[in-house]
Amino acid sequence: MTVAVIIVAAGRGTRAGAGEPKQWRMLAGEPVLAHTVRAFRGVGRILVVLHPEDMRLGLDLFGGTVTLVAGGAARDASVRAALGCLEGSDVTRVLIHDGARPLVPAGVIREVLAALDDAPAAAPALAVTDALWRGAHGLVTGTQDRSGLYRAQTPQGFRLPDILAAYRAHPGGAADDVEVARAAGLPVHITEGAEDNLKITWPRDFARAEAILKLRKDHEMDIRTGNGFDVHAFTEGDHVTLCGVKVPHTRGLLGHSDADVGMHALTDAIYGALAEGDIGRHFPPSDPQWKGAASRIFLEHAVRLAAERGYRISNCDVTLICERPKVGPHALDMGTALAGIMGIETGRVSVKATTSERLGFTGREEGIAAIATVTLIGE
Ligand SMILES: Nc1ccn([C@@H]2O[C@H](COP(=O)(O)OP(=O)(O)OP(=O)(O)O)[C@@H](O)[C@H]2O)c(=O)n1
Ligand SMILES: C[C@](O)(CO)[C@H](O)COP(=O)(O)O
Repeated sequence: MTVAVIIVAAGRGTRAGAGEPKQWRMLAGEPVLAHTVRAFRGVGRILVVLHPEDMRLGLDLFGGTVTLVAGGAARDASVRAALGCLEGSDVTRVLIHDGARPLVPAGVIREVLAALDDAPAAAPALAVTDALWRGAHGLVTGTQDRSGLYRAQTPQGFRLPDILAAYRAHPGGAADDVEVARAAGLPVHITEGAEDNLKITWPRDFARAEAILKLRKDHEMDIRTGNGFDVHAFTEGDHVTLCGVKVPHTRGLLGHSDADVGMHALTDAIYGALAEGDIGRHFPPSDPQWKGAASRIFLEHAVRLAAERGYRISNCDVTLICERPKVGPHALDMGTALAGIMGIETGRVSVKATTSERLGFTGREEGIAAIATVTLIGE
């Protein structure tokens, strides 16, 4: 299946107000048409139909990434010009879309294409939900049954030979491609349209489109994951500090700071998610000022760095690996301590432990290892 996308943008946008035609006006920092074309990248070969006077603008904006076609005096003439370029090609399906509908959601495009597996023509639409009136001179003159009425959208999709034949047989003057297809007797399947898929027609539509784009940006999630791993050897002592909690033990942990292996793994996980190296990069062991330091200083720094970059910690999971001391009885206190330092709810912090079945250095009780995973969310 080879798909072609025809984007018609040769109109003058007279209803959208004075100034340059609407498809060249800026929307969230880019011409309207740039948004429209982007929505179809990866769908198929793209043909953009432009007013003959706008060909230079098209070349500057798209270079050779799309085929530019000179349009006609009405929408249907512009579509005809592009269809003419596809005659004899290997294209099997064609989507015809208004350049003035820059916010078409991917799902709308997908549904139209999928419907063409079983139908010769398909197009998105929204059922009319408001009551309909007839009116004149500011007065309601009658009502109109809304049942079975739809608001037509684009892209309108067809099998290429069918729509070529339909346009050849049509006298001209159709409002859209569905009208041409129906005149040729093609059944047109209705797919679900979207309110976001508005056609910029009037000056107020720019503000609507900007608001939709802003909402989409607000909902874009930047999610980052990081992991950390640390090991500290046992030494002489009567306690270990794990995830901020002092746990009595027959040995201590050897380290430049307080050797809180769990908190170090967690701190490294945060640095990792930020692509900011590890604790050693921010607190070099060669620097005497960190000798015996409480590891919360490191964790606080990593959390602050995340906040400065616009991230909050969604959750973290720390696993301590040792035979002894037994972590279970302290795990809740450890979670509470970490949550307090990070300023998040305890339900977002997990601390658990495992043995290594007496295997390896942790099994021989030479030291404690810890791994941690963290998820950061951009705000
Ligand atoms: N001769 C034309 C007329 C329209 N179109 C395109 O068809 C789409 C839908 O048309 P419409 O919204 O009516 O655009 P305009 O004709 O530009 O607007 P107006 O009627 O307000 O002048 C637009 O992307 C428009 O650029 C086209 O390619 N060639
Ligand atoms: C094709 C179309 O977008 C379907 O809604 C519409 O018919 C073209 O725009 P116009 O405002 O009717 O000129």
